[in-house]
Amino acid sequence: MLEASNLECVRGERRLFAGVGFRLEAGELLSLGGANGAGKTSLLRMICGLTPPATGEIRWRDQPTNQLGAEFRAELCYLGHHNAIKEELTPLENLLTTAHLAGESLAEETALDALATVGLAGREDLPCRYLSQGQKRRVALARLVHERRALWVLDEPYVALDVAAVAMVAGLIGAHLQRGGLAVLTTHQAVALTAGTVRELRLGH
Ligand SMILES: Nc1ncnc2c1ncn2[C@@H]1O[C@H](COP(=O)(O)OP(=O)(O)OP(=O)(O)O)[C@@H](O)[C@H]1O
Repeated sequence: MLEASNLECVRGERRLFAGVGFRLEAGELLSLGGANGAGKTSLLRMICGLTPPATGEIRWRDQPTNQLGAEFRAELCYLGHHNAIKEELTPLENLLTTAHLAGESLAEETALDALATVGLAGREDLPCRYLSQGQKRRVALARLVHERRALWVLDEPYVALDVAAVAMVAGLIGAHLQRGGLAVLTTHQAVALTAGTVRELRLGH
């Protein structure tokens, strides 16, 4: 369903990787590893169509993603390394605003349920600047609770999370895979899922 072949990534003067390929089916997770600077975030950006590969091709449902454009983006959920939340807004306002900007309707009740699931019950109405780093990461991750797009691309989703929150996010990813979704993530730690198949790809040496 998601297939990459012979990908080459050049940033500035440097070639970060070449000859990278993988194939991912429904219910599978690709866990990207590698040293700092190996090109993991760059590869995620390539998958999302934000950075074109120097050579190679990425295909979604057997079609090149650069030809699919909006059709592909409609099936994609990208969660970047930065939380992309507004500090002056509350967790609830952040969720509602993000959904609104994406052209999606999100009921307040659904947003509150997502915040409770990620352990932020009681913090829904506090401006995000008063939250800890882990709590801010949880706000960003709350959108995964009700996310039903087929392909999740997650840049270091576990960063700043405590043990319980890592297990909670792994549970959300596992449920997504069980529904037939696909996921690609970068991480510096082992991924233990309750469901789905984990494939590993390590960039660099
Ligand atoms: N626009 C750019 N121009 C030049 N170099 C860049 C650009 N973007 C990224 N790089 C460089 O590419 C390399 C890989 O960056 P990338 O963020 O993909 O690595 P990473 O494997 O995700 O690292 P980390 O584990 O530290 O998050 C880094 O050395 C970075 O400085």
